[in-house]
Amino acid sequence: MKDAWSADEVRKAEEPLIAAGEPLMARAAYALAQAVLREVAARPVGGHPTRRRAVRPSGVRLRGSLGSDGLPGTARVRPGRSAGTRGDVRGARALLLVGPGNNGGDTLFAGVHLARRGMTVTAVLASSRVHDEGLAAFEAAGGHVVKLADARVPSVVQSARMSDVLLDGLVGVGARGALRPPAGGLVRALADAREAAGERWPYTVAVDIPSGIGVDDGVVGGPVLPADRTVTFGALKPGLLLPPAALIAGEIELVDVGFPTPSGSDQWASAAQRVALGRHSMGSTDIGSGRVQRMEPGDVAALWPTPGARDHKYTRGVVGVIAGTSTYPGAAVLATSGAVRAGAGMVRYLGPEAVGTRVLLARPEVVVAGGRVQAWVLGPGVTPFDPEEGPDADGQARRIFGALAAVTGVLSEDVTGGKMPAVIDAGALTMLEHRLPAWAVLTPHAGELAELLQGLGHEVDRADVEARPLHWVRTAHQATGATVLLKGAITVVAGPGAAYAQADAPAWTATAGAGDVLAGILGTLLAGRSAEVVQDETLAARLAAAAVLVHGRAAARASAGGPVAALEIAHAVPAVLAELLSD
Ligand SMILES: NC(=O)C1=CN([C@@H]2O[C@H](COP(=O)(O)OP(=O)(O)OC[C@H]3O[C@@H](n4cnc5c(N)ncnc54)[C@H](OP(=O)(O)O)[C@@H]3O)[C@@H](O)[C@H]2O)[C@@H](O)CC1
Ligand SMILES: [K+]
Repeated sequence: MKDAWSADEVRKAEEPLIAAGEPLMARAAYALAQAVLREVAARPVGGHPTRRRAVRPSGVRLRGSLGSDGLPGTARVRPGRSAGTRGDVRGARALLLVGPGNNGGDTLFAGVHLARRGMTVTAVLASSRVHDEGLAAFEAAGGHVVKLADARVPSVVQSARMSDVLLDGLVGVGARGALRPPAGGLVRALADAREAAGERWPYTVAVDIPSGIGVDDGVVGGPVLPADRTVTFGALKPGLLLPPAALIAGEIELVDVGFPTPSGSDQWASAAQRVALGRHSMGSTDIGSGRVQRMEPGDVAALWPTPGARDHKYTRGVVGVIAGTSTYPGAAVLATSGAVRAGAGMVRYLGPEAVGTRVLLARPEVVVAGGRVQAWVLGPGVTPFDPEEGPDADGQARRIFGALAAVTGVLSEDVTGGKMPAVIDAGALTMLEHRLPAWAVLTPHAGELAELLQGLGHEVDRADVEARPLHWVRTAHQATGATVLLKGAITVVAGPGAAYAQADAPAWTATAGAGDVLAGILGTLLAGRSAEVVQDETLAARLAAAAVLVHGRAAARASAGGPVAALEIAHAVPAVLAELLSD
């Protein structure tokens, strides 16, 4: 499990270490410099070869020469080392963007290491305040210093273009809100230039976080320079796992600076503590706190209901699927296929006869008849419910309302056979009338979540959900009581306790029907651990994150770098599970 620490948690962890004289900044700066040196050394003449050849003038470059404004790269220069030399960083150029706090301090001390290795290093000080010791050491090592106040932004941008590596050390965990001027203006100009330059842009390293992202929520509320790599210190930060910030943080490198080992959910707190923390975080004034985690492949085996010798189909879990209509029969095939391929003891299908026939043609294992189930999958391919029109001709809305009554406990246990976990997807999301338990998992995409929240009185549209996914997922969890899984390039899950941000699937997975398969996979997980899911209110979110991971890896396997069809994701699930469960 990857475990992200909020800015406050990082501060609490570092306080005693700093008081004990631990050289945290020196460790951070050294590791940062090593990451930069590794990258520069791996490239001929530094930087991306295509970028270097295309951008650099072929004429004369005097090593370390500066333009009239004190910035390198704005004057005509010539290569400072022979082209094609790998491993040698001398003469390569680093431009450091340096903010007023310790994040800037890390960056300056890293610049010291780079300068000592023979790189030409220039620091652009974005604020009148600066880490004094860092600056003194940097200057003593031969680093060049330019104040943003004295330089024109276009000159800095030009200098950045001509550099091999760019370090973004403007703000770290001390950041509050979007970047303010003048740093904000500089970053906006650099981000624009980077977009225009495409591949021909220096390798960009974010120091601790890309400056300007929401450390704790991953919000990108203003200018942010996308990074190729983020070197982060002590612990991952939620903003490095969560969209949209995680999509522009590049590769994440976690540096151990001596914090107590960041640990997974099962170690860092007992289930009871997690629930308590979850309740706290769902309080009326603060829905922004609480852990953010990422499930990893090694976590799946402990969660998956792997059968033993004494198991039979009923003990392994029966999934009931109410999906598809005569207009959209494919969703029924996909959801049942997802459930079967994920290893359900049995899959029942309830729906119009014609759709049931198609399900049987695709998956003869499915039982097209009612009976007892251990978890429901409700709504894939079912049209939204319109109260004025009433239940649809296919009868799916009527069936879903009945199943939802079992999930929410509106009907007595005698009638329904007990409390029942469920996946509530697509059309079923428009049929919620009662507060739900955490063992009901809503699986909307951003547009569906916005509509659900509008129905609950929130002014929010799809773009808002995409801009602040963690906030809105937690809001929906709080408002409905259900565990909420927001599908996207990075899928966010929130229930009582921790939230999960899963980035397992290739971009090809954004294809019709992929969500129906996910619903089926999750249905199998919930059915396999049905009794536990209704006992432990944190379990549904963990199972949901595991289902997303398996689905994403199945999509990657089916895709093999190319397009992927939804049914092929389902077909790839057994091989993915065989791999994950044998580890
Ligand atoms: N944890 C660890 O293990 C280690 C942590 N270390 C490092 O320390 C970093 C944290 O340092 P930090 O606390 O000094 O804060 P930092 O992020 O530099 O920024 C604060 C400054 O930025 C300013 N500022 C704030 N918001 C702004 C905005 N929107 N736009 C513009 N400016 C803004 C703010 O100004 P103010 O708002 O106060 O006027 C203040 O001056 C951490 O990220 C890591 O890199 C390592 O050294 C050692 C190991
Ligand atoms: K930064």
